[in-house]
Amino acid sequence: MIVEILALLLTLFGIAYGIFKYRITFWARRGVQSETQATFPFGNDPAFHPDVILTKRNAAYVMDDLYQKHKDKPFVGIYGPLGQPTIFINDLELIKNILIKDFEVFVDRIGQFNFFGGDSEVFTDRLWRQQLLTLKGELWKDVRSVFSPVFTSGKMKLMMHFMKAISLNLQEEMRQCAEHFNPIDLKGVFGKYSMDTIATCGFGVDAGSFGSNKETIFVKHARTIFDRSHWDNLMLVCSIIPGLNAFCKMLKLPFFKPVETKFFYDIIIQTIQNRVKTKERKNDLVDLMIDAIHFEKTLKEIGEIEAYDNVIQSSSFAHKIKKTDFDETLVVSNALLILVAGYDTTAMTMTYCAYELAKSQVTQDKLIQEIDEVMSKLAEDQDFPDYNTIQTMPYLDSVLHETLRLHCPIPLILRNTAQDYKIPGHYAVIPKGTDVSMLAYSIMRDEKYYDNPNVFNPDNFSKTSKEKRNPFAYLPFGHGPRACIGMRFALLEAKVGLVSVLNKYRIKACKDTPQHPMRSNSSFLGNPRDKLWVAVEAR
Ligand code: HEM
Repeated sequence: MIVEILALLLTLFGIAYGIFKYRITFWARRGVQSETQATFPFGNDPAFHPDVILTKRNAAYVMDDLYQKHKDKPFVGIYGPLGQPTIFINDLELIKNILIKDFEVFVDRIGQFNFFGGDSEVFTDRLWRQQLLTLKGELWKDVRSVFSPVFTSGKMKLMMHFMKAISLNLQEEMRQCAEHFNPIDLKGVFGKYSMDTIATCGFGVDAGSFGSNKETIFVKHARTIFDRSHWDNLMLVCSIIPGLNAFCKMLKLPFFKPVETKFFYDIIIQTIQNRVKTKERKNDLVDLMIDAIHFEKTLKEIGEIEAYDNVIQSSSFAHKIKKTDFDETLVVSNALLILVAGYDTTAMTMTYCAYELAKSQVTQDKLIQEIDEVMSKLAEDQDFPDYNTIQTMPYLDSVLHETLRLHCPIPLILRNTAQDYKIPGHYAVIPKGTDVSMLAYSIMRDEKYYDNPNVFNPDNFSKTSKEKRNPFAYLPFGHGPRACIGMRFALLEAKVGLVSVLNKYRIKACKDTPQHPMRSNSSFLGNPRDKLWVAVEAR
């Protein structure tokens, strides 16, 4: 019997291996140059490289190895787990076509494989499937057009007074460090600022990050939602391997961060309930999103929302929500996304920006000079530049964009083909349903587009430099109709925070400031691996 089982297993393995070997000829059969070294069953997609799965290296570095090998080709075929074909696009004109000109073919960001919880029916996974990052086709278009007005510059003006108020806490933290000659951990302090800003602007919630040395539970959950533990990686692999996927679904195992998701779900739903009950209006993102979808119609079912909450993990819930109008789920899911998408990305941008300023006093002097000029021209009743003034500080803008170029939080831009796509000027066709990746991290460090690409140089974003360069060589927020919806919010938040700090303090390198910060091994994003310590001095 054992011999028969072994023979069966060996035969199955042989068949799977044979299919894999055949699948990884997919691109060659279509006349597309490809990366041929592929490990069974993982393929050669850097996102599934053993070093990434085992959290030994940040995904951006593994992707960059592949980019360096193939950067002279306009595009290169690669293979995901089980030989799933994917294509990397290096040519900037082709990137422009994909993100803008031929957008209708590339509306979707992901195909079958959903890195937020796969196709599990567990409530927290279902919640993640309703948000902009992973929504598809017409539903994505509807949701995006409903929520876009929430992020116009007019609405951002409304947000600025929240940001200013929170930046006073940031200043206070800097003051204490300066007074006691304590070095400061940049991600720690800007993480607090970013968390309180997004929690207040987003949901009128005080995350309480400042004023305590202990991390609040709110901050802890927001921080860990994008950290990938070995367990998370195991679940990621399970979500895409058919047999394992079915087994996990049978056990109702959640695929993506159930504890954190439930925590934020509770907060958001309570905020909404509270707004309805008290009729309070704060003009924050929740109010604007509620306005956007005319939420009133589902609010009368608020009693039902409370009931959902109590049965959140039970199977009856999954059945119940199907019968319900999806409106409130859309708001909660997207509010949840805004909270997590807005927190870490902006915090790490400010962190790296302050780090680079600490290392380059010349750059900091120039920025301080611009800030001083603006402050000296304020009207008598003003203590801070207004929205329009902040938007017209060219050097501040360049410093931030250079930070995003060198330390881009999200290393790649993803799309998936809705139909076969013939590559313009080439006979190759990218078949329907193929993942298409653009390696933002590597493109923005390519010497073809930036001189001395590994050196921090805000002049890369002077008017003349920008005019000379192809705009698609700059991709921290993506481009086109599916680019980052929160870009204006993130840039404004970072500008307000930096002006507030540098108006009073100077940041300097200290003995613990690392020379070459590395991206974290356990995050898919660009979080620094080690703490970035700097010294703070009153000006
Ligand atoms: C420095 C900070 C940030 C960076 C670098 C960043 C970067 C990105 C990138 C690269 C994308 C994918 C774009 C594409 O596929 O073309 C994206 C999408 C998105 N971002 Fe951001 N982001 C930041 C801050 C924010 C903030 C503050 C919010 C919300 C307030 C936000 C909300 C979103 C949403 C909802 C999407 C999905 C858009 C869609 O698919 O329609 N992001 N972001």
